[in-house]
Order: sequence, then C-alpha cells, then structure tokens
Amino acid sequence: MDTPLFSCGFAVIAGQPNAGKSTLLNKLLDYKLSIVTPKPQTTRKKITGIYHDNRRQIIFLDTPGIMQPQQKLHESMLAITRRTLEEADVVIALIPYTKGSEPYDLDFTAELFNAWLKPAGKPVIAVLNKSDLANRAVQEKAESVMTQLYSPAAVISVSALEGTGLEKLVEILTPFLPMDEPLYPEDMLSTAPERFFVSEIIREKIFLLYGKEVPYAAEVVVDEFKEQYENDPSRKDLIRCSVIVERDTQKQILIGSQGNALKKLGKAARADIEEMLGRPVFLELFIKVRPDWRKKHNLLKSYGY
Ligand SMILES: Nc1nc2c(ncn2[C@@H]2O[C@H](COP(=O)(O)OP(=O)(O)OP(=O)(O)O)[C@@H](O)[C@H]2O)c(=O)[nH]1
Repeated sequence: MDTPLFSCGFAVIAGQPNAGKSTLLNKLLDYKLSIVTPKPQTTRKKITGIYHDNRRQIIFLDTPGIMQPQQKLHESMLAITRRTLEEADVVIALIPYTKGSEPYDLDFTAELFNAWLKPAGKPVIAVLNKSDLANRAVQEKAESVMTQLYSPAAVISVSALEGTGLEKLVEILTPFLPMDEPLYPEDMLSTAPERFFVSEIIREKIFLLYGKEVPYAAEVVVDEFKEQYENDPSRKDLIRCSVIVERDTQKQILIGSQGNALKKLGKAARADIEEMLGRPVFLELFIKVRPDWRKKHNLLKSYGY
C-alpha cells in the first residue's frame, strides 16, 4: 500500500493594516493566537501559527501590515515583513472588500503586488477577505479583475470573520507546499513562547481600553514569569510586566484616576491570560516612561524589533 502523501510548508499572510490577517489566522487555527482589534497596526511582530490535519501542516506567518513608514518602529516592522516573505512557499495576499465606491483599495493592491509580491517572486494566492461586505456579483467582478491585472496563482473570496471559504483556501494552498513530513508536533499551535502571548494579550487590552495615541505608544515587556502553580496549587503563577510609554501624560492616562483604569486593564488581561494558560495567575503591571522609545534604535532592539 502507498504511504499517504503529506505536505508541509510556510504560508505568509501579507496585506494592509486591518485587512483581517489576525482574524484569518485565529479562525484557521480555531484559536485566538493573534490579537484582533478594530484599530489598524496592532500586529507588530511576525507570528507563527501552525495548522495541522491528516494531509498537511501549514505554518502560517502573520506579518505587520504594509504602510508608509512614519517612524523607526514602522521601518523595523516593514523589514520584518520583507524577511518573512523570503521564508514563504506560498503567499496569501489578503485584500479586504470595502463598503466604499471601490470594491477594494485599488491603489494599495497595486502597490502590494508590484512593490512587494512580484519582487519576492513567490506564488501568490489573492484572498479577498470580508466577503460578507460584498454581494456575489461584486465578488465575481473583483476576482476577475484581480486575475487580469496580477495573474495570481489563484483568487478566492473568504470571510475570516464568518469562517466562509476557509476550507477551500486550505485546499488551494496545499499544492504549493513541499511534500514533506510535518516540521512540528500535531498539537503545537505556535512556536512563540507563552510569555510572548502574555505580552500580546496585555497589548490587545490596551488597544481596546484606551483611545488616541496611548496604545501606539505602549509596549509590553514581561520582566518575570514565575511558574509555581504546578508544583504548589496554593500559589498562583506570578507574572510581572512593564508597560512602556513615551510620556508622563500617557502614564497618567494608563493609570487613571485612583488607579482605576490600570485596575481595569489588569483585570481584563488577567482573565484572558488565565484562559490561555489554563491556570490562575497573579499579574502585576508597572508603567514606565521611556521618552521616544519608538525612535531609539537600542530600545527598539531590546524590545525585540
Ligand atoms: N466584516 C468583516 N470584518 C472582518 C473580517 N475579518 C476581519 N474583520 C475585522 O477587521 C478588523 C481588523 O482585523 P484584524 O484581524 O485585527 O486585522 P489585521 O490585518 O491583523 O490588522 P493589523 O494587526 O493592523 O495588521 C477587526 O475589527 C476584524 O473584526 C471579515 O471577514 N468580515
């Protein structure tokens, strides 16, 4: 009897901020791996998520959204996107439908294909996301225009939010993956460590709870992660984190009157961290001011950019 064929490879998700990359990844893996917020540019670093079934293992690499760099942090984020594209066996160009006069952002799509995807030279699947916002006639037209203009290897409309079209997308990606043994164990969802997800959860809550520039000026560093619950269930795991901001005024906003805003942040983050880890934690947040950290090479490096 023939051994069953198995494919394994890397699919990079690239697109504009807010295209729905994180939502797609979470839905495909049926797990909230990547933070999702209504604000653009929440994904700052590459995230690896691993999809596994009996025929294939697809290692998805999420990338920071492509935009015009306005500061050093953005330049580092774009460099991450460029390097990630080099690792791809296949690229998902994720383009969201919009409700405006154009079915999707025509200018950005031209830039995505011409400036980013063609030079990378990898097979590209054009994935039109948010299909719940466009009727079938609009979708068919958009798919055919996309094929004429950019000749991707395939075009498909999906709704990451509602989960439609995703099984078909997995089938479309498969022939582009090398025939190979799985690289990772089948129950492994990501290669990133737990402490990375802890800092991402806190960042997500900052994006959801605070307005204006505060979330963009904030970075979260896990200073200490003491696992003690497993050996002694009377003691919760202890997680100490610094929330870095650029100015004193931002620190005051994060803390809020009588510390109420910070308490709310801690409570919301702790609930999600406990759900992710499946055990109780004691979470301590310290707010620190590092003036202009987003412009300083050394600080960016120490935060992993
Ligand atoms: N209607 C609709 N909304 C969606 C869909 N997919 C994502 N969204 C919404 O679009 C917004 C952005 O989604 P994200 O998944 O955070 O987008 P992203 O591309 O990861 O964004 P960045 O982290 O900024 O690069 C969120 O409010 C999502 O709920 C979809 O299929 N349909």
